[in-house]
Amino acid sequence: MPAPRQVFIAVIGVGGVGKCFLSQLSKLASRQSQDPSHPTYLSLILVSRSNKLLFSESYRPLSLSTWEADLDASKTPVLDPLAIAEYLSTAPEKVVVVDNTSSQDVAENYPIFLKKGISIVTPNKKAFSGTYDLWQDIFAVANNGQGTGGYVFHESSVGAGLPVISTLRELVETGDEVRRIEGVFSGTMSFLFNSFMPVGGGGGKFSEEVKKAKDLGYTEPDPRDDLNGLDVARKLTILARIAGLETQSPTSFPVQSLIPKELESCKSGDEFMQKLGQYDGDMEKLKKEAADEGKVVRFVGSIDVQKNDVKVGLEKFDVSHPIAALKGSDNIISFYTKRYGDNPLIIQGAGAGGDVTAMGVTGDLIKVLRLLR
Ligand SMILES: NC(=O)C1=CN([C@@H]2O[C@H](COP(=O)(O)OP(=O)(O)OC[C@H]3O[C@@H](n4cnc5c(N)ncnc54)[C@H](OP(=O)(O)O)[C@@H]3O)[C@@H](O)[C@H]2O)C=CC1
Ligand SMILES: N[C@@H](CC=O)C(=O)O
Ligand code: NA
Repeated sequence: MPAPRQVFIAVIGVGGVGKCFLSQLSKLASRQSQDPSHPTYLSLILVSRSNKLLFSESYRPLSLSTWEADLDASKTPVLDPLAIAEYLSTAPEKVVVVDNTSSQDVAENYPIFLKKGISIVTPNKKAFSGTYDLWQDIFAVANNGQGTGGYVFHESSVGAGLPVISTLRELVETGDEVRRIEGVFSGTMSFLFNSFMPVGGGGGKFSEEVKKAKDLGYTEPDPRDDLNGLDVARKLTILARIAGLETQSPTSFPVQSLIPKELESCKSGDEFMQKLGQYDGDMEKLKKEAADEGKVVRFVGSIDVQKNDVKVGLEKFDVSHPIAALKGSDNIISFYTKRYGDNPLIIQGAGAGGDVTAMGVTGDLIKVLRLLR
């Protein structure tokens, strides 16, 4: 039996998702180490947050049980993504970077990591929904694209751990014709409207529900990125590109923002959160208008692949509609394709939260490990 192959793991970003990922990684590494026939074993060699970094100069594994205290205690100056790529490129075995940030800067350096043979798994949407040039650069070098570099997987960038990206890729790669994709693509928006405007009436104040969504770990680091519709627009940009459209950016199609005009100039997310309650009346008005028609309002998105038409915003739904009946942070995504005809392939379940998002990331890591064997 050949000796198991060591694979080095570098984790950038240890917030809500990053912490859950490290806990899943620890269990995965322990399961692999107890199985002598397993072809790989995992060694953590770098972990970082925005203002802290810990790495192993000698590539000896860092502890997967004390990483948090070790990172807190670290006096090592933070490195920019280029310097991290430089350090990782000299590692004696294959490396997988796990980007659990929402950083544009880290995302824009993916082609450099990939060119150096370093693989990437990530829930970060920024690279795949940034410029179309960046999208092309990434898949021109990636080994699971047209190149010979590292592998890149980003299942959790749409629908958290739900198998949305892998399903769409399989529909496309097996030759189905994807005609329309539609649904609820935001865990935060789903939670907000399900709890602020539930079927049957009642519900809390909109601003208080936003605070709850943030505390539950559903929102982006700055909740304005959810409320301005851009997080959903990023997800639709990613899906549209996989479906074959050359969608240029998340702002190249109509996106409805829920940020009150007067709060567009807020300097920080904290200032925004403090003032949002002053505008609860606007949302109550929206709720009443829909209720008077026997409907509820939900935040949805759609891609008409045939017409190259993408849009994001509020729509009213009959209370009997499956979108009206969603619970918690659930996403629902319907793929209308030639094969599936009038009855779409539907994926539904939690679309935000640390553990379910980390599951998609850990699942992607397992896919990379199989390819690296
Ligand atoms: N939360 C969810 O339900 C979902 C999240 N995602 C995506 O997952 C990613 C992480 O989300 P989440 O964990 O909720 O966000 P958090 O804000 O909780 O965590 C982000 C982490 O990234 C770190 N960070 C930010 N910039 C840098 C940088 N340049 N270098 C190193 N570290 C950095 C932060 O550092 P510090 O600790 O110092 O602030 C923090 O540890 C995002 O891209 C998000 O869109 C995707 C699907 C669902
Ligand atoms: N903020 C996002 C997190 C997942 O992508 C959401 O609420 O859906
Ligand atoms: Na997903």
